Amino acid sequence: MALIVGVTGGIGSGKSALTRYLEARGITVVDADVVAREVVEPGQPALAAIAEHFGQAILQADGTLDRAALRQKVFADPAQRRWLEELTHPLIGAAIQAQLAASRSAYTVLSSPLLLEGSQALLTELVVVVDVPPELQLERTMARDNNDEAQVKRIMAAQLDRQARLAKADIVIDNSGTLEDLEQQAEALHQRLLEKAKAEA
Ligand SMILES: CC(C)(COP(=O)(O)OP(=O)(O)OC[C@H]1O[C@@H](n2cnc3c(N)ncnc32)[C@H](O)[C@@H]1O)[C@@H](O)C(=O)NCCC(=O)NCCS
Ligand SMILES: Nc1ncnc2c1ncn2[C@@H]1O[C@H](COP(=O)(O)OP(=O)(O)OP(=O)(O)O)[C@@H](O)[C@H]1O
Repeated sequence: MALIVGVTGGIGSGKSALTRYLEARGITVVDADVVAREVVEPGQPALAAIAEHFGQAILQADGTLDRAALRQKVFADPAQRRWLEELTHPLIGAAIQAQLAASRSAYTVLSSPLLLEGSQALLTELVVVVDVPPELQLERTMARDNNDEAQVKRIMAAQLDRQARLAKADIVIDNSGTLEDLEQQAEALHQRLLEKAKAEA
């Protein structure tokens, strides 16, 4: 079995910044957030189910999902979030497995904000946690997205807390420094994972 490495971290922790670096070195990255978008594209049964449940107003004029509107609804109401997760997570899980199986790179990364919350970590041999203090998570997410502080805090509250996530880490990447600091750690991680993949081949 080829080496599959999980990368996780809370919203805005820097998972994408890390995996972009690995991808640029030829590593296949399966990104759960990207897969989550694919399963609700127009024409997919999950989008029709969402429109039926939340009403047609959850769609934009072009028929695509109004993600900002759905974000508002599901992070304000845990029952609605669970409904959405019960619909989408099995579809996301199946698509992730297919994409992992198709990978031919030296090792393969599964990047997911919810790697440790459900069963996705079972697909991985090693868990890498990208860690930043919650204040920095909040600051970087607000600078990136069109989300107010309360909204980002609600999303953070729907995820594992920092200590619980760190307790499940095999490797921790500290992203509280600059992007250059992150790249140095990314290169060291890449070399370590190449060695491990070679040893297991
Ligand atoms: C609610 C939705 C439509 C909001 O879309 P939006 O474009 O605003 O955000 P995006 O999908 O890019 O997610 C941004 C971040 O929010 C966090 N997040 C998303 N879904 C969840 C969730 N169910 N629980 C906790 N955090 C979540 C993650 O940190 C993620 O990286 C979308 O997040 C969604 O469909 N979520 C349910 C599917 C899911 O659980 N995806 C997470 C990967 S499996
Ligand atoms: N070390 C850093 N210094 C400054 N900015 C950073 C650093 N690392 C990441 N960022 C920025 O912080 C924001 C969040 O990073 P990124 O998008 O990689 O996080 P993520 O974990 O993938 O988030 P999400 O769970 O929301 O998908 C981005 O705008 C990114 O450019």
